[in-house]
Amino acid sequence: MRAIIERAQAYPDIEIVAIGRPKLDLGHPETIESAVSALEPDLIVSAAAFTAVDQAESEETLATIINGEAAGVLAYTASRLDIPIIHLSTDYVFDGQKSDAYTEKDHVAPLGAYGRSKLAGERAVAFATENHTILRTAWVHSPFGKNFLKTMLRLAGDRDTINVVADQYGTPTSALDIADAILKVASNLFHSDNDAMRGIFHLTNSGKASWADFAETIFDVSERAGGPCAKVHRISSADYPTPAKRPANSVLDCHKLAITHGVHMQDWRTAAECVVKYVLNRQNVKKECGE
Ligand SMILES: NC(=O)C1=CN([C@@H]2O[C@H](COP(=O)(O)OP(=O)(O)OC[C@H]3O[C@@H](n4cnc5c(N)ncnc54)[C@H](OP(=O)(O)O)[C@@H]3O)[C@@H](O)[C@H]2O)C=CC1
Ligand SMILES: Cc1cn([C@H]2C[C@H](O)[C@@H](COP(=O)(O)OP(=O)(O)O[C@H]3O[C@@H](C)C(=O)[C@@H](O)[C@H]3O)O2)c(=O)[nH]c1=O
Repeated sequence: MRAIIERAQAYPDIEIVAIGRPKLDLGHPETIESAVSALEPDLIVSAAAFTAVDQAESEETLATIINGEAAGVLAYTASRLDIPIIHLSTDYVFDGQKSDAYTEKDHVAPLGAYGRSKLAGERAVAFATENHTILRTAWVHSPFGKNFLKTMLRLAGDRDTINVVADQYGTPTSALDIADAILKVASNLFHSDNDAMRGIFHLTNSGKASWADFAETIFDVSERAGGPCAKVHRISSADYPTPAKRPANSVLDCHKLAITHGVHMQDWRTAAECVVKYVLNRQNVKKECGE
């Protein structure tokens, strides 16, 4: 959300109204319709979620209310207001068994509670309104909030070596690039009734990495910029037990989004470099990661 607000500054004709806790608690879906309708939006971006992947294993009921039921009520609200909804989903709807990149047509089979709850959300959104665009993204990093990139920089502050799994593949994706894509898709939905612009789309930076590759890139950039760095000890998932199982491969094929919405995403390393520099330098985001 912070990234969308940051990027929307380039669109003076767009007014973003962010609504979340405490005004709107998705854990109480019955409060959503009136709270959102009162804002009289022209489009809804549904980005809030229960994102604690491991915690979701022990709190699946709450995760399913927030990521599943509440997503459906938001979409139902959009339908009642006769406006489009853009809903964010995840690569963790896949089981990771495919060797190539996943397309939107591939079979979904989440490995854990978070993925199941997000899949429930996708289905609830599609059931509530045809006027939806679901954007499945992955491995999000950002100058804002908590994420893997910032965790690595923090851990490097007091460790020489960090163990990082090297057998899970995906695509690190900048929240700033996601925000730009959302703004472009929103503009397309405003200006076209084309059914092809609705449905499910994959949205990540381009390329492929393991979490260990991602960590090494973060430290390469950080070291060159005079920031913290650590040696990455590449380990297997078996050596990093977590409550939730993650997919071994969740690289997403983003051609459909490029062809239909004209969204072309940059390479993940370039995107990660600008976010690391932004985090280290605390400079104006436009200077490091300008549009
Ligand atoms: N992070 C990632 O790697 C990925 C994320 N996604 C999806 O992208 C979207 C954005 O994720 P991201 O920005 O990383 O998530 P964050 O965890 O950074 O932020 C989640 C947001 O949801 C809000 N939220 C959580 N619970 C509630 C609730 N009960 N009521 C109202 N608001 C709530 C949080 O509010 P508060 O500040 O009050 O806690 C926070 O603003 C989500 O739909 C997520 O599933 C998809 C793929 C990868
Ligand atoms: C912190 C850390 C994690 N890891 C591993 C654990 C895990 O397999 C992988 C990523 O760990 P994290 O817990 O940071 O990331 P995780 O919560 O799995 O990230 C996911 O979040 C949700 C919201 C999504 O939708 C996904 O696309 C994905 O981004 O890295 C290490 O190997 N070493 C470490 O020091």
